[in-house]
Amino acid sequence: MSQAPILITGGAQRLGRYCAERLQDDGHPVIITYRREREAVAALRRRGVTALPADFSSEAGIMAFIDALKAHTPRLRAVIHNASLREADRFDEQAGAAFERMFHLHMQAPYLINLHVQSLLMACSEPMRDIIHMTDFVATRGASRHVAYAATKAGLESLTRSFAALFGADIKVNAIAPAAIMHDESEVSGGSVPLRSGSLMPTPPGPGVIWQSVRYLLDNAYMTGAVLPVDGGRHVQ
Ligand SMILES: NC(=O)C1=CN([C@@H]2O[C@H](COP(=O)(O)OP(=O)(O)OC[C@H]3O[C@@H](n4cnc5c(N)ncnc54)[C@H](OP(=O)(O)O)[C@@H]3O)[C@@H](O)[C@H]2O)C=CC1
Ligand SMILES: Nc1nc2c(c(=O)[nH]1)N=C([C@H](O)[C@@H](O)CO)CN2
Repeated sequence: MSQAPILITGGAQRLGRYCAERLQDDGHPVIITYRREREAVAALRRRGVTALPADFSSEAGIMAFIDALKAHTPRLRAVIHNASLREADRFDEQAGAAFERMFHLHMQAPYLINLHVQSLLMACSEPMRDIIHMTDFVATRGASRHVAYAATKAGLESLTRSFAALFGADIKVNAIAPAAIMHDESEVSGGSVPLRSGSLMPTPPGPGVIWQSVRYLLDNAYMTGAVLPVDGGRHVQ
Protein backbone atom coordinates (compact mmCIF):
# COMPACT_ATOMS: atom_id res chain seq x y z
CA MET A 1 0.00 0.00 0.00
CA SER A 2 1.33 3.50 -0.87
CA GLN A 3 2.36 5.77 1.99
CA ALA A 4 -0.36 7.81 3.68
CA PRO A 5 -0.14 11.56 3.02
CA ILE A 6 1.13 14.22 5.41
CA LEU A 7 -1.00 17.37 5.78
CA ILE A 8 0.66 20.77 6.33
CA THR A 9 -1.73 23.65 6.89
CA GLY A 10 -0.60 26.97 5.39
CA GLY A 11 2.04 25.14 3.36
CA ALA A 12 2.23 27.50 0.37
CA GLN A 13 5.02 29.73 1.67
CA ARG A 14 8.00 30.12 3.98
CA LEU A 15 8.43 27.43 6.68
CA GLY A 16 5.44 25.35 5.60
CA ARG A 17 6.44 25.29 1.95
CA TYR A 18 10.03 24.40 2.78
CA CYS A 19 8.92 21.46 4.93
CA ALA A 20 6.33 20.35 2.33
CA GLU A 21 9.05 20.17 -0.32
CA ARG A 22 11.48 18.28 1.96
CA LEU A 23 8.79 15.80 3.01
CA GLN A 24 8.00 15.17 -0.62
CA ASP A 25 11.73 14.76 -1.36
CA ASP A 26 11.70 12.07 1.36
CA GLY A 27 8.92 10.23 -0.50
CA HIS A 28 5.88 11.27 1.52
CA PRO A 29 2.70 12.26 -0.36
CA VAL A 30 1.93 15.82 0.82
CA ILE A 31 -1.28 17.82 1.17
CA ILE A 32 -1.09 21.56 1.86
CA THR A 33 -3.78 24.14 2.54
CA TYR A 34 -3.85 27.62 1.07
CA ARG A 35 -6.21 30.59 0.96
CA ARG A 36 -5.08 32.46 -2.13
CA GLU A 37 -4.36 30.83 -5.51
CA ARG A 38 -0.91 31.97 -6.69
CA GLU A 39 2.22 30.81 -8.48
CA ALA A 40 3.68 29.20 -5.34
CA VAL A 41 0.62 26.96 -5.09
CA ALA A 42 0.81 26.09 -8.81
CA ALA A 43 4.52 25.27 -8.45
CA LEU A 44 3.78 22.90 -5.57
CA ARG A 45 1.08 21.21 -7.63
CA ARG A 46 3.59 20.74 -10.45
CA ARG A 47 5.77 18.87 -7.97
CA GLY A 48 2.84 16.59 -7.18
CA VAL A 49 1.71 18.23 -3.94
CA THR A 50 -2.05 18.27 -3.36
CA ALA A 51 -3.30 21.78 -2.55
CA LEU A 52 -6.66 22.15 -0.79
CA PRO A 53 -8.21 25.60 -0.26
CA ALA A 54 -8.95 26.41 3.40
CA ASP A 55 -9.70 29.49 5.46
CA PHE A 56 -9.56 28.79 9.19
CA SER A 57 -10.82 32.23 10.28
CA SER A 58 -14.22 30.79 11.23
CA GLU A 59 -15.64 27.51 12.58
CA ALA A 60 -17.59 27.10 9.34
CA GLY A 61 -14.40 27.43 7.31
CA ILE A 62 -12.63 24.89 9.53
CA MET A 63 -15.46 22.37 9.23
CA ALA A 64 -15.67 22.88 5.44
CA PHE A 65 -11.99 22.02 5.18
CA ILE A 66 -12.40 18.92 7.34
CA ASP A 67 -15.15 17.69 5.01
CA ALA A 68 -12.95 18.37 1.96
CA LEU A 69 -10.00 16.57 3.56
CA LYS A 70 -12.09 13.48 4.39
CA ALA A 71 -13.41 13.46 0.82
CA HIS A 72 -9.84 13.57 -0.47
CA THR A 73 -8.11 10.88 1.60
CA PRO A 74 -9.11 7.93 3.84
CA ARG A 75 -5.92 8.09 5.90
CA LEU A 76 -3.09 10.35 7.03
CA ARG A 77 0.47 9.69 8.31
CA ALA A 78 0.71 13.10 10.03
CA VAL A 79 -0.83 16.54 10.45
CA ILE A 80 1.36 19.64 10.85
CA HIS A 81 -0.57 22.67 12.11
CA ASN A 82 1.55 25.42 10.59
CA ALA A 83 -1.04 27.99 9.40
CA SER A 84 -0.74 31.18 11.40
CA LEU A 85 -1.36 34.91 11.43
CA ARG A 86 0.89 37.13 13.56
CA GLU A 87 -1.19 40.27 14.01
CA ALA A 88 0.06 43.07 16.24
CA ASP A 89 -2.37 44.09 18.97
CA ARG A 90 -4.93 46.73 18.15
CA PHE A 91 -6.38 49.22 20.60
CA ASP A 92 -9.51 50.11 18.69
CA GLU A 93 -12.87 48.54 17.90
CA GLN A 94 -11.09 45.89 15.82
CA ALA A 95 -9.22 44.43 18.81
CA GLY A 96 -11.80 41.72 19.47
CA ALA A 97 -12.01 40.66 15.81
CA ALA A 98 -8.23 40.36 15.60
CA PHE A 99 -8.16 38.19 18.72
CA GLU A 100 -10.98 36.06 17.32
CA ARG A 101 -9.10 35.48 14.03
CA MET A 102 -6.03 34.21 15.86
CA PHE A 103 -8.15 32.13 18.24
CA HIS A 104 -9.86 30.40 15.33
CA LEU A 105 -6.57 29.86 13.49
CA HIS A 106 -4.20 28.91 16.32
CA MET A 107 -6.60 27.09 18.66
CA GLN A 108 -10.00 26.17 17.22
CA ALA A 109 -8.66 24.86 13.89
CA PRO A 110 -6.08 22.52 15.45
CA TYR A 111 -8.64 21.43 18.08
CA LEU A 112 -11.40 20.56 15.60
CA ILE A 113 -9.06 19.12 12.96
CA ASN A 114 -7.34 16.89 15.54
CA LEU A 115 -10.68 15.56 16.78
CA HIS A 116 -11.86 14.81 13.24
CA VAL A 117 -8.63 13.41 11.79
CA GLN A 118 -8.06 10.92 14.61
CA SER A 119 -9.86 8.29 12.47
CA LEU A 120 -7.76 9.17 9.40
CA LEU A 121 -4.53 8.86 11.37
CA MET A 122 -5.66 5.55 12.89
CA ALA A 123 -6.34 4.27 9.35
CA CYS A 124 -2.60 4.71 8.62
CA SER A 125 -0.90 1.31 8.73
CA GLU A 126 2.61 2.76 9.13
CA PRO A 127 4.36 2.25 12.48
CA MET A 128 3.90 5.85 13.68
CA ARG A 129 1.31 8.57 13.39
CA ASP A 130 1.98 12.23 14.31
CA ILE A 131 0.45 15.58 15.01
CA ILE A 132 2.85 18.54 15.17
CA HIS A 133 1.80 22.00 16.39
CA MET A 134 3.87 25.01 15.32
CA THR A 135 3.73 27.24 18.39
CA ASP A 136 6.21 30.02 19.26
CA PHE A 137 8.82 30.93 21.87
CA VAL A 138 6.50 33.74 23.02
CA ALA A 139 3.81 31.23 24.04
CA THR A 140 5.75 30.78 27.29
CA ARG A 141 7.41 34.19 27.58
CA GLY A 142 4.55 36.44 26.41
CA ALA A 143 4.86 39.33 23.98
CA SER A 144 4.04 42.95 24.89
CA ARG A 145 3.15 43.94 21.31
CA HIS A 146 1.54 40.62 20.29
CA VAL A 147 -0.56 39.79 23.36
CA ALA A 148 -3.36 38.03 21.48
CA TYR A 149 -0.93 36.16 19.21
CA ALA A 150 1.14 34.91 22.16
CA ALA A 151 -1.96 33.92 24.13
CA THR A 152 -3.42 31.88 21.27
CA LYS A 153 -0.07 30.21 20.66
CA ALA A 154 0.02 29.38 24.39
CA GLY A 155 -3.38 27.77 23.92
CA LEU A 156 -1.97 25.70 21.07
CA GLU A 157 0.88 24.62 23.31
CA SER A 158 -1.66 23.47 25.92
CA LEU A 159 -3.55 21.54 23.22
CA THR A 160 -0.27 19.70 22.54
CA ARG A 161 -0.15 18.28 26.06
CA SER A 162 -3.88 17.51 26.20
CA PHE A 163 -4.03 15.70 22.86
CA ALA A 164 -0.85 13.78 23.72
CA ALA A 165 -2.59 12.49 26.85
CA LEU A 166 -5.82 11.80 24.95
CA PHE A 167 -4.26 9.92 22.01
CA GLY A 168 -1.68 8.05 24.09
CA ALA A 169 0.50 5.60 22.19
CA ASP A 170 -1.71 5.67 19.09
CA ILE A 171 -0.80 9.16 17.85
CA LYS A 172 2.24 11.21 18.94
CA VAL A 173 1.44 14.88 19.54
CA ASN A 174 4.35 17.34 19.85
CA ALA A 175 5.08 21.03 19.26
CA ILE A 176 7.90 23.08 17.84
CA ALA A 177 8.37 26.52 19.48
CA PRO A 178 10.51 28.60 17.11
CA ALA A 179 11.88 32.13 17.45
CA ALA A 180 13.15 34.38 14.63
CA ILE A 181 13.59 31.68 12.00
CA MET A 182 12.94 33.71 8.87
CA HIS A 183 12.70 37.36 7.97
CA ASP A 184 9.17 38.60 8.33
CA GLU A 185 8.97 40.99 5.38
CA SER A 186 6.95 43.49 7.42
CA GLU A 187 9.81 43.74 9.92
CA VAL A 188 12.71 44.22 7.58
CA SER A 189 12.29 47.66 6.00
CA GLY A 190 14.47 48.11 2.93
CA GLY A 191 17.71 46.21 3.37
CA SER A 192 18.36 42.54 3.92
CA VAL A 193 19.94 42.99 7.34
CA PRO A 194 19.27 39.81 9.33
CA LEU A 195 16.78 40.23 12.13
CA ARG A 196 18.36 40.48 15.56
CA SER A 197 16.21 38.11 17.58
CA GLY A 198 18.03 38.62 20.86
CA SER A 199 19.02 34.96 20.80
CA LEU A 200 22.42 33.57 21.82
CA MET A 201 23.00 32.33 18.28
CA PRO A 202 23.14 34.14 14.92
CA THR A 203 19.73 34.69 13.38
CA PRO A 204 17.81 34.14 11.26
CA PRO A 205 18.85 30.51 10.72
CA GLY A 206 16.35 29.85 7.93
CA PRO A 207 13.75 27.08 7.55
CA GLY A 208 16.23 24.19 7.63
CA VAL A 209 16.27 24.12 11.44
CA ILE A 210 12.49 23.67 11.46
CA TRP A 211 12.67 20.91 8.86
CA GLN A 212 15.28 19.08 11.02
CA SER A 213 12.86 19.31 13.98
CA VAL A 214 9.89 18.04 11.94
CA ARG A 215 11.93 15.10 10.62
CA TYR A 216 13.18 14.32 14.15
CA LEU A 217 9.67 14.24 15.61
CA LEU A 218 8.28 12.11 12.77
CA ASP A 219 11.10 9.57 13.22
CA ASN A 220 11.15 9.41 17.04
CA ALA A 221 8.87 6.69 18.41
CA TYR A 222 9.38 7.72 22.03
CA MET A 223 8.30 11.39 22.11
CA THR A 224 4.87 12.81 22.76
CA GLY A 225 3.62 15.85 24.64
CA ALA A 226 6.95 17.60 24.03
CA VAL A 227 7.69 21.17 22.94
CA LEU A 228 10.98 21.60 21.04
CA PRO A 229 12.45 25.11 21.63
CA VAL A 230 14.03 25.94 18.25
CA ASP A 231 14.86 29.48 19.36
CA GLY A 232 18.64 29.97 19.42
CA GLY A 233 18.65 29.76 23.22
CA ARG A 234 16.21 32.59 23.88
CA HIS A 235 14.27 30.46 26.40
CA VAL A 236 17.25 30.52 28.77
CA GLN A 237 17.93 34.27 28.52
N1 LIG B 1 8.86 32.68 10.72
C1 LIG B 1 9.35 32.65 11.95
O1 LIG B 1 10.48 33.14 12.22
C2 LIG B 1 8.56 32.00 13.07
C3 LIG B 1 7.44 31.24 12.78
N2 LIG B 1 6.72 30.67 13.80
C4 LIG B 1 5.55 29.84 13.46
O2 LIG B 1 5.92 28.89 12.46
C5 LIG B 1 4.82 28.73 11.54
C6 LIG B 1 5.29 29.06 10.13
O3 LIG B 1 5.78 30.41 10.14
P1 LIG B 1 5.77 31.25 8.75
O4 LIG B 1 6.18 30.37 7.64
O5 LIG B 1 6.51 32.52 9.01
O6 LIG B 1 4.20 31.54 8.61
P2 LIG B 1 3.45 32.60 7.65
O7 LIG B 1 3.23 33.86 8.41
O8 LIG B 1 4.14 32.63 6.35
O9 LIG B 1 1.99 31.89 7.52
C7 LIG B 1 1.90 30.57 7.07
C8 LIG B 1 0.61 30.39 6.35
O10 LIG B 1 -0.51 30.58 7.23
C9 LIG B 1 -1.63 30.66 6.38
N3 LIG B 1 -2.78 31.32 6.98
C10 LIG B 1 -2.82 32.54 7.56
N4 LIG B 1 -4.08 32.83 7.94
C11 LIG B 1 -4.85 31.77 7.58
C12 LIG B 1 -6.22 31.45 7.69
N5 LIG B 1 -7.09 32.32 8.23
N6 LIG B 1 -6.65 30.26 7.21
C13 LIG B 1 -5.80 29.38 6.64
N7 LIG B 1 -4.47 29.62 6.50
C14 LIG B 1 -4.02 30.80 6.96
C15 LIG B 1 -1.15 31.42 5.14
O11 LIG B 1 -1.65 30.75 4.00
P3 LIG B 1 -1.95 31.54 2.60
O12 LIG B 1 -0.99 32.70 2.54
O13 LIG B 1 -1.67 30.55 1.56
O14 LIG B 1 -3.33 31.99 2.68
C16 LIG B 1 0.37 31.34 5.19
O15 LIG B 1 0.92 30.80 4.02
C17 LIG B 1 3.70 29.62 12.04
O16 LIG B 1 2.81 28.86 12.84
C18 LIG B 1 4.42 30.66 12.88
O17 LIG B 1 3.59 31.23 13.89
C19 LIG B 1 7.03 30.87 15.12
C20 LIG B 1 8.12 31.64 15.44
C21 LIG B 1 9.00 32.19 14.44
N1 LIG C 1 2.58 33.41 11.40
C1 LIG C 1 3.79 33.92 11.70
N2 LIG C 1 4.24 33.85 12.96
C2 LIG C 1 5.48 34.36 13.25
C3 LIG C 1 6.26 34.96 12.28
C4 LIG C 1 5.75 35.01 10.95
O1 LIG C 1 6.41 35.53 10.01
N3 LIG C 1 4.52 34.49 10.72
N4 LIG C 1 7.50 35.47 12.56
C5 LIG C 1 7.99 35.40 13.80
C6 LIG C 1 9.41 35.82 14.04
O2 LIG C 1 9.74 35.65 15.38
C7 LIG C 1 9.72 37.23 13.54
O3 LIG C 1 8.62 38.04 13.77
C8 LIG C 1 10.95 37.86 14.19
O4 LIG C 1 10.57 38.57 15.32
C9 LIG C 1 7.16 34.92 14.94
N5 LIG C 1 5.94 34.31 14.52
